[in-house]
Parts: sequence; C-alpha cells; structure tokens
Amino acid sequence: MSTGLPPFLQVRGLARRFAEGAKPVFANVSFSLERGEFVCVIGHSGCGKTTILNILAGLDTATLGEVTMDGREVAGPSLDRGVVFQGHALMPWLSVRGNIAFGVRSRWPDWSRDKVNAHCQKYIDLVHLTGNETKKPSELSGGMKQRVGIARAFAIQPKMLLLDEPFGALDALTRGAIQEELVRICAETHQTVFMITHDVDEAILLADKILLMTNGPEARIAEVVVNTLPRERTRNDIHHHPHYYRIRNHLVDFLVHRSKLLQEGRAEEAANEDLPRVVRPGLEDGTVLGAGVTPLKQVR
Ligand SMILES: Nc1ncnc2c1ncn2[C@@H]1O[C@H](COP(=O)(O)OP(=O)(O)OP(=O)(O)O)[C@@H](O)[C@H]1O
Repeated sequence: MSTGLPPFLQVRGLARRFAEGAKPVFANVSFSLERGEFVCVIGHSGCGKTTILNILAGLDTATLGEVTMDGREVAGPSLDRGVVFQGHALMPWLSVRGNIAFGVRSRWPDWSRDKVNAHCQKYIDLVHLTGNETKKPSELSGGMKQRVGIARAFAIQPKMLLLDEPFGALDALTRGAIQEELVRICAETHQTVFMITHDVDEAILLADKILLMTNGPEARIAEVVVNTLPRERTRNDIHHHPHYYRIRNHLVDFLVHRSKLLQEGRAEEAANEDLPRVVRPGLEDGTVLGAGVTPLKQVR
C-alpha cells in the first residue's frame, strides 16, 4: 500500500559510460525499494549489475541519473550502507572479531572496548561462528569467511545492505545453509537488501521483488517481478508452492530468450504474460520508474 512518502531508495535515470563516445553499459535504469524490502537483480554477465551496486554504495559515480536513500542523495561511501562482496574482502591480519570490530569502532567511536566486543559477539553468534572469534581468515573455510563478511556488514547496522553475489563461490550445501541464515537474520532485523545473483532459485527464495535486466550495452530494467510466494519459505518447501515453477520459468525464459529480444528492440516478441505480478517499467516509452510505478499488466 502506498504511504504517499517517497520510496526509501529511489534510483532515477541511471546511466554509466566508461569511455568518451562509447555506448553506456546501462541507461535509464530506474527503480525503488521500500524499507525492509529484499530485492534481487538478475541479468547476464556484463549488463552492469556490479556497477549499479557500486553506485548505490557510493563507490562509483553515475554518468547520468541520481540515487537517493532515506531522502538524501548518495554521493560517496557511508556506514549507512553495508557491502558484502563475492570475494569477502576480509583483512587477513585481523581475527574474526577484529574484522567485525573494525567497522563497529568506526561507526561508534565512543564505545568502550567491552561494548564493541559484546556487540561483535552478538553478530558472531547470529551467523553461527561462536567459538571462532580469534581465528584468522586463513584458518576459515570459504563459507565461514562469507559468514564473517555478512556479520561485518550487519554489525554496523546499515540502513541498506548491498550484496554482490555473496554466495557465488560456495558449494551447494554451504550456500543453502547461509541463504537460510540470511533469510532468518533479515526477518529478525527487517533489513533492506539489494542483492545481485545469477541463481534464479536463490532469487525466488530470498527476494520480495526481482529486477530483470536486459543485455548490455544500454542495458535497462525490463521487468520487476513481484514474488508472490509467502514470505515464510524455506529451500526445502519452496518448490511445493503452486506459483514456484511459474515464477522460475518466467525468470529462466527471460534470461534465455527475452533479455536478448528486448535489447534488440523486439519488445512485442518478448512480451510474456504468464505471471500474476509483473511490472514493466516504461518498456516502450522509457518512462522513469520510481514513485509512480504502474503495473502495466496484471495477468491472473
Ligand atoms: N572501471 C571500469 N572501467 C571500464 N569498464 C568497466 C569498468 N567497470 C566495469 N566496466 C565494464 O562495464 C560492464 C559491466 O560490468 P559489471 O561488472 O558492472 O557487469 P555485471 O553485470 O556485474 O557482470 P557479472 O555478472 O559478470 O559480474 C563490463 O563490460 C565491464 O567490462
């Protein structure tokens, strides 16, 4: 239901060009997130997903367009936004606790050592790393390192969490376990999340909305798929839901066929009305998606 307030995160008309005279990697990218929403973005390699995430993080600057979060323009990195990279990017000389404490001390410089440690412990426990506090990254498995990355991002209590394929390098079992932890932590903390993934099942498990990007150059968001599965879902039961395969087939069909057709301007051939809730942000006329998102088609 609309509150009449601007969305928590508003992205308008974003474009990024890396060389003078070259086509932009993506153009007219517009979307919004509400507080507490979990959004995944899916698109082929090179369409600009990481670049968009970096712009949201304040680590890169758009050639055109603007990003506002909580009413303020994003103009540089901030502890209001926590980032988890695929390669976890831990500081190898610091322990598990040290890696997490680093951001916590920056966020709350006045806190005592005991308070910092107690705060870190809460997040170490949350990601089930209790007992590993003094280990260095070299002593941890890939899954444990990724848990440290997640704990570090959550511990600064960011207004928004940005996840760049955080589970891409993990084996299927570890990935599943951490995905479920992420679902649990997000439910407990009502965290707002923007996440890149190549895995459609991961997107259906985690996301409230799935942004589908066409191929680059000049990639754009062609559809916003609203996940109609109940939010209380687990990896083990999700495929029993009657909508599961409809949503999954829609996403796979987009990646296999429609993303390319849309990039070639063949929007009519790419039309697909097989889902109950799909928003097409200004597919033909380039209308900016934002506060005025309109479901152009709702098929039941
Ligand atoms: N700093 C840069 N300088 C020049 N080109 C860049 C730079 N960063 C990204 N690019 C180019 O922009 C395009 C989009 O890159 P980006 O990493 O954002 O894509 P992606 O969708 O995240 O890809 P993947 O799924 O493979 O991670 C690529 O063609 C890449 O080579």
